[in-house]
Amino acid sequence: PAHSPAAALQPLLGKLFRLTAKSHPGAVPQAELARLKVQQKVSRNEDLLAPVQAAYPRACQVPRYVRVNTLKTCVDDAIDFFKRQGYSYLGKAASVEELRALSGKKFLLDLHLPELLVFPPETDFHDNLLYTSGHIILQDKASCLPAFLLSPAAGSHVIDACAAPGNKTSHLAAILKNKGQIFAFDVDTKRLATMNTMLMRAGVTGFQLAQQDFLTVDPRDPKYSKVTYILLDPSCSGSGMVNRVPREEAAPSAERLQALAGFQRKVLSHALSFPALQRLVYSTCSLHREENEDVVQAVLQEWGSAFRLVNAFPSWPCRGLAAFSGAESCLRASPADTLTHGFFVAVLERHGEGTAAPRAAPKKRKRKKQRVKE
Ligand SMILES: C[S@@+](CC[C@H](N)C(=O)[O-])C[C@H]1O[C@@H](n2cnc3c(N)ncnc32)[C@H](O)[C@@H]1O
Repeated sequence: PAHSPAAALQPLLGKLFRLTAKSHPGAVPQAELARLKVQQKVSRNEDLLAPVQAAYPRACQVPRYVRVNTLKTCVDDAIDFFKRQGYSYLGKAASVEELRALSGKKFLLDLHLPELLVFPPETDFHDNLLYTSGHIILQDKASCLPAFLLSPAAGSHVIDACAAPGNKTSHLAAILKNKGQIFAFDVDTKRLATMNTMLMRAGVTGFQLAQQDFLTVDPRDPKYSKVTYILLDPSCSGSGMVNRVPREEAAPSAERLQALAGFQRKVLSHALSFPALQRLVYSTCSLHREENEDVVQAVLQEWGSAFRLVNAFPSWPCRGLAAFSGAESCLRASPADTLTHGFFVAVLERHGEGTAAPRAAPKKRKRKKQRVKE
């Protein structure tokens, strides 16, 4: 929710993660620390953590999740590799509590996602051979949900509308077994360059990467006539990212949230206009209802009965906020409840046959154009 203590504390949380990260001692300069302490009215560094711990008791302990890239290896081989590196494999976890209790050189198979290994927080694999060779992807568990829930059949045509740096694209390719076609779009040149390298390293083939505003992609272009799946992970406030480098001092302003939500509604509605679309996943790493349930509700209303929400992953413990009837079909994730970053996922499916057009949206007063930055 927009004004929850967790949302308000997010920027501070980000700073504190940098502050406490073992791998980056001194990441927050002394002057910055002093300024933070004055701002929060505390005298000791450790006091800065108190409000964060109250809001997110175990936020500092999100495990290191490792997605096995099945384009290059399999789960059993990855487990054997880590065992040879001195890690003890404890089998498949039975509960989130088991993940929380992980320590030392021990690891588990995740209880929800089949190709996800779980290591203690802050285990660093950036120099590990499996990572540098693209056999594993370092990806938070919540961020693995969108491709997993979209679950495109091998051979399908899929759009990844806001794709860079490409973690979800490579996950989609693994699910497709590199069979089919992925059309991936992003507007950011630098992120696209990183994505290209990452996809090559991960052994992804059968994708077309375009630097293009997805809103300008023509749904009627015959090129996209077989697109039955879309993954839409648009720019958002990022308020669910517990260790992101903070770029704003406070929680996003109401104006920024409104601008983001406006973009998200527009891009979701555009995605639904692809004529062969059957299933779409909408996701954000935001905690704000305005960017999540409210966006889904507004766009579903706009499209009348053409699309419906699917009750995604019924065994997932954390559901959408009760913003509208049926919102519990959406998924939420958080450090406290699911031991992941904060995240939101909704799965939409075409309801019945035909290619309905959206209902005319009510006319709004013209506002000054605002650029929405990532
Ligand atoms: C949350 S990030 C996507 C992360 C990505 N799905 C992944 O898993 O690696 C959102 C992305 O949307 C891109 N973006 C923003 N506006 C866009 C637009 N109009 N069309 C296409 N991409 C856009 C941003 O550049 C950013 O890379």
